[in-house]
Amino acid sequence: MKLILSYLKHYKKMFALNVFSVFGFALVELGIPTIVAWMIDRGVTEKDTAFIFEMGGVILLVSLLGTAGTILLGYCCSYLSTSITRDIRNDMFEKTQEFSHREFKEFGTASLITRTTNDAFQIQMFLNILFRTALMTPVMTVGSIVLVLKASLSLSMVILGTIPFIVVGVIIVAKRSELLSERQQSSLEWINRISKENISGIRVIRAFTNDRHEKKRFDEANSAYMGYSKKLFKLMSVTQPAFYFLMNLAGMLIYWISSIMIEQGGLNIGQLVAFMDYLFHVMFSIMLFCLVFMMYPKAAVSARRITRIFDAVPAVENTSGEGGSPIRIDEITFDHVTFAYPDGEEAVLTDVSFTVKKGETIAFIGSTGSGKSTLINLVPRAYDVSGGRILVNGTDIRDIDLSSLRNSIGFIPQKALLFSGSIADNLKFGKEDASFEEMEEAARTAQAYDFIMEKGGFDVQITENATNVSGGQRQRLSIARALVRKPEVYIFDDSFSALDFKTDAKLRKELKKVLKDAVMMVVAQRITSIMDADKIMVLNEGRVAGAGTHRELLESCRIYQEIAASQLDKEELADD
Ligand SMILES: Nc1ncnc2c1ncn2[C@@H]1O[C@H](COP(=O)(O)OP(=O)(O)OP(=O)(O)O)[C@@H](O)[C@H]1O
Repeated sequence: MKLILSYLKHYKKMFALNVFSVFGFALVELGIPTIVAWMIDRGVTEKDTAFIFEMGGVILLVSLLGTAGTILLGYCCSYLSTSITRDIRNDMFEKTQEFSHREFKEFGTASLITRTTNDAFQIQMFLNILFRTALMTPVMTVGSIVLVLKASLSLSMVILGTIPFIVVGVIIVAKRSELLSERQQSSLEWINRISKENISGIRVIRAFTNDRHEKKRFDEANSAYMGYSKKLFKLMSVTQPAFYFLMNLAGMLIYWISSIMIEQGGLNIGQLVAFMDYLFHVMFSIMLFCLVFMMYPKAAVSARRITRIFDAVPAVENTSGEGGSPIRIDEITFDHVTFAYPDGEEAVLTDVSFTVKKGETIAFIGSTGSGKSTLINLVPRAYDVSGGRILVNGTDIRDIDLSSLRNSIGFIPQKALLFSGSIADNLKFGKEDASFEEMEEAARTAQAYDFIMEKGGFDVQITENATNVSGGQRQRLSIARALVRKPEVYIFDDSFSALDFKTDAKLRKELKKVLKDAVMMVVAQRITSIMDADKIMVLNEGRVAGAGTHRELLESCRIYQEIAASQLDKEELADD
């Protein structure tokens, strides 16, 4: 409710219109039975045809007003529920943009998608019913009860007697449905997770002929979802007939009591007709209210799941909050940096120190799992250091505006990710207003120009999952994307691994020319990709095992010698 109220305040006028239409609707609905009672008691009983016609006209007018009110009510409800849900979805999306890797890992991709889509949809459904009935129900119930009491006190007792049964029933149903809804949402998340893994990993699954196992896994999740949904439907399908049964029972009792009263002259037919109409309204209003009440637990579960996203405090905080325009970077220093992942016990990096200046290239090499990717991810603050400091021009990066810092960095990840859209759209991702010449220059440096032309130019569309470009082409496009931006710092995370040796060498030669005024940080597995670097850091189990140029390390660092011996032939080693 808190979540809904916080959004509702942006739609005060529409909400006021909603309230107005509810009152109009109630007035009409409750007014007609009273007019019908007059018509019967005076018009029919006293055979006053003129009065009947007169009242018929009033009923027509009131009905027209009622229809207009109902249409207006429908419009307000739809507007409010869809607008609020849109705002919630937008805010959720915006909030997830602030998330660091830690929060993404904590929530999981499937869960974030389920929360943005399904949970938001549950809220929308609830809001639609809420705005339609939550206001109407109290108005109608109170109005009907007053009129019922006025019509006949003894008959009213029958209605009032059924209300406690309804209330107890609703509470039981609501409690049970909350638990089931929570489980239903979690199993939907499970389905989404498996679907996502299967769609993105279909090649691996087929290569390992694991289709049957995956089908079984999906079936388990799907059956669990079906199980909880079935229980929820069952609960709802028992509730409605039980409610109608109560209503019919009350109706039967009223007819019985009223027949005695009419016989004794304590009630006339018109009053009975009006009374039955009011009874219908009381019961109908309570039923609608029950519907809101029964939908509430499901929506409350979704609202809680959404609120958890809003309440998450990103592990990487933007303390400065200024601007966002790139900053000049002359020097990056790692000052005794230690880092452990939030869910990891041991440090992945320990006491790492180095400085790299503008125009220099620093490379990182080491066995898999030695911490290379972790180290370079600390520069754009994917995570914050656990100990020590990372300095940019002498300032701790935690004191620099996060978007300014990130806007100054061109990050080329290990797994080149392209977005659906044209090649130009992808290249402009880092610089919206990049000119054609800038894109062309970047593509040429990244050795991507020729294949872009072969494919039909910059307007060629990248398909979903970039299946129409090879792994090496994808890497070159992601390098070109970073180059278009002309950032102050380039970070290459093993970004040359899918390139053949010739293209790798050509690309590095071109990069050297273009990047002479930038800081370049390169992670590589191949020694040939980094042997020209100004400084090479050898990492071993998160510690610096050696630092220096290729030549220096060949002489002084045992681990580097071993890597070199496994990759370079004797001649190449001798040349060095
Ligand atoms: N998101 C993460 N959460 C927890 N631990 C992680 C995470 N990412 C990496 N690690 C762990 O940190 C260690 C270093 O991983 P990292 O990817 O930095 O190594 P790397 O040297 O880049 O390896 P590779 O050459 O195989 O890419 C590994 O033990 C890895 O399991």
